[in-house]
Amino acid sequence: MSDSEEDSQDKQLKIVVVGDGACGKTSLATRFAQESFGKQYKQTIGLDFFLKRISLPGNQNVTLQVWDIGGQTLGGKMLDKYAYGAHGVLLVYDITNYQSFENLEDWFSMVKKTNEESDIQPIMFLVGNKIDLEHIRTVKADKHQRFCQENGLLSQFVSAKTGDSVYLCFQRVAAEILGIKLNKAEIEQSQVSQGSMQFSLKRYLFVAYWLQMA
Ligand SMILES: Nc1nc2c(ncn2[C@@H]2O[C@H](COP(=O)(O)OP(=O)(O)OP(=O)(O)O)[C@@H](O)[C@H]2O)c(=O)[nH]1
Repeated sequence: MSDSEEDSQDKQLKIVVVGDGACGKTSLATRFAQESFGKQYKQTIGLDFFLKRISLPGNQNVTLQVWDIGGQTLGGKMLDKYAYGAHGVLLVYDITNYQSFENLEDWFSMVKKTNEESDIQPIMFLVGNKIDLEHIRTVKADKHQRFCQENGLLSQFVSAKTGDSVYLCFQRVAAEILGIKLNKAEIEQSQVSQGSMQFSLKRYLFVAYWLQMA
């Protein structure tokens, strides 16, 4: 069987990423799909779209369609069309921006309302982004956990900048949708995506160089 034939048999899952402007949705999607990160903020107008194939336990391949929805679309006409039929939803906020956490109520209500009449009820994750900025965190972890418990959401903290837990986040969503259990070893392996490995390697090289000079 050719690669393209194999690809066409992959399950495709629609993952919608929502949350306030500048909380890091595009960064999360590009870190996951392209293993890159840009410091400069470029507002998403409408919608961006990414595709990435991942492997799950049991040699199952699945293609994730990541719908990165611009933060300015909340309250707009197109939002329900973008979010309709999602298998998974990432409700993203910036842990250093309290307003972005508060506004999740609105994003959450919108996604729920949009999918009320859909056959698919999406799996939803609350995603606290920018954990590399832990020292200036304004949203306490217990607030995050309470929001998850009250609304039946799964929880994940990530950093699109370092790559910490980004791959894991998407892998967990896909596994939940398909009812696949990830074991501890798989979770630990996915926690360190390529981005954070590069970061650690740079740090290691720097320390090795410094020790040599000392
Ligand atoms: N320190 C840090 N900065 C981040 C992180 N993720 C994103 N950023 C920065 O935050 C800014 C906004 O990121 P975007 O990914 O464009 O945000 P967005 O949510 O897609 O914004 P909209 O397009 O307006 O909806 C950019 O300057 C990013 O470099 C992170 O994990 N850590």
